[in-house]
Amino acid sequence: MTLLSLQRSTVAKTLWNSRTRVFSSKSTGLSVDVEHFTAGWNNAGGDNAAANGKCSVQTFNKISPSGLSRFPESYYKVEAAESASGPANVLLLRSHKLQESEVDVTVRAIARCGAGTNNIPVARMTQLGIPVFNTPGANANAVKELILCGMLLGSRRIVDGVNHMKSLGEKGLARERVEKDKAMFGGREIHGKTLAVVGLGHIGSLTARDATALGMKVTGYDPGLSVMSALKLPRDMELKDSIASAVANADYISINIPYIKKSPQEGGTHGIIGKEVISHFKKDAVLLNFARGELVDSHAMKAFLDAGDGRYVCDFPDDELWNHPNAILLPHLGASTYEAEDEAASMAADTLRDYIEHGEIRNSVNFPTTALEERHDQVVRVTVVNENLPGVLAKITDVCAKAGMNIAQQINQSKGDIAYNVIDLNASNKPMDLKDFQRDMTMIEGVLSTRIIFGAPGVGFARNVNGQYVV
Ligand SMILES: NC(=O)C1=CN([C@@H]2O[C@H](COP(=O)(O)OP(=O)(O)OC[C@H]3O[C@@H](n4cnc5c(N)ncnc54)[C@H](O)[C@@H]3O)[C@@H](O)[C@H]2O)C=CC1
Ligand SMILES: O=C(O)C(=O)COP(=O)(O)O
Repeated sequence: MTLLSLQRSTVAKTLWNSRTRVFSSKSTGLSVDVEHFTAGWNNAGGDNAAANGKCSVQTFNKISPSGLSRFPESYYKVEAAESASGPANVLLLRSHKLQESEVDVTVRAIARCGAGTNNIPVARMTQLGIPVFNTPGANANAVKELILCGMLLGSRRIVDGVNHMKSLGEKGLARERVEKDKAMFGGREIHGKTLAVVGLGHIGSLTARDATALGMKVTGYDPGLSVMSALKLPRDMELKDSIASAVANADYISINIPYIKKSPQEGGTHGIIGKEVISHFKKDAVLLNFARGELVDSHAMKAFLDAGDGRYVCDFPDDELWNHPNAILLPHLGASTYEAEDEAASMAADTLRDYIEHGEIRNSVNFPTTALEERHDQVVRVTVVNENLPGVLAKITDVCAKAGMNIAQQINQSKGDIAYNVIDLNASNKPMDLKDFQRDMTMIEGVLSTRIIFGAPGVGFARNVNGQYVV
């Protein structure tokens, strides 16, 4: 049973008991008449849909307070999902593995404070018409610094040395043995060595640039290199046409690509660093994996570490390699700096507010980027999320025409299976009756949800749940 069918009974109970209210904009004197259009939040989920008449932002993981403070208390209530007082309207998370059952029918948007969204069921959220946002680049510097640290850890037996000093200290032998034992922990320098960077996005491009500054030669591979990333790359770096050719002859290899849960043959990245790619590694290569554990085939990596003098440095768990003498596994620390946590949470909050308050979409992994003109006081903005099917747009426009609505501007964008429309309606000074209009718009076959953006952030939301009007 899906989440929505599970929740339908709860929603149905509260579906029709909301009273029509008229929201008046103090600034314009306009009045807009829409059922559930009220700061009372009697919409999509019923009386408990939002605590104290505020947009309910619920968090998983510990999110930086400086990001959370971007939600004004007058309109938003921010609380931890596990102890929340009612259903959520917006979800904010880091690495929490989000389950579909945690996404209430009231949820309008989800933001990941970070880069990777493989912990979110994005394809399902797209089917439900829920945009998923991330924060591109917000934590890239933090990860890059840990990668540079990882190169040094993989070069100098620093971790083994620290552990050795602890054990000598416990025995009171540190002073006596410190000079003699250092021969056990010798290493090499990174200056003059070659680094291969697989994935030259926000993290990879910074890593390539700074490795060059440390005197390294850099090669790389990225079939989807963006112009913005290309501009950050060092001039003398060599771009290759495959992972295998990038890693051959490299002393250090950093992987900085997203995890996609399919094999590389099926277009995914699961186990992409497997036996074949590893067969091109130099015997003493250091693999730096600060992307995702599942990108590396643990068995193949173990065989590589067993056979030569290579190293594996990673910030994800690995059941095969955690105790290997040539592996250094850290907690998932890449993005755990004060700066990155603040930046990612702030970016996520701003992105969410722009969506909730203005209908704007940027940094979404499943919805089309939709940049909009500022909505002025005399405009009522209607947004429509629909399946990207032929004919739906015509029906949307038709509903506007039938309602006699004067359209000031209309934008239609699509991305994969989803389309997003923003329609600005010119409001006259007489009250606008948008109640039937929103119902007609929402119940078009293929439409998933609609919002009327006017007044308190997030109100005026309606959903088409398998042919049932949910407000
Ligand atoms: N350890 C940690 O704490 C963190 C880990 N990450 C991981 O790092 C990944 C990369 O992050 P960003 O650089 O910010 O993302 P990004 O989206 O800016 O860059 C990813 C790059 O990888 C490229 N790419 C995709 N598939 C590829 C393939 N098969 N071969 C070569 N290149 C490929 C893309 O074209 C893109 O340029 C994230 O998806 C996430 O999984 C990100 C932040 C923190
Ligand atoms: O941004 C990412 O993809 C990360 O892996 C960082 O995760 P975190 O925010 O530390 O849970």
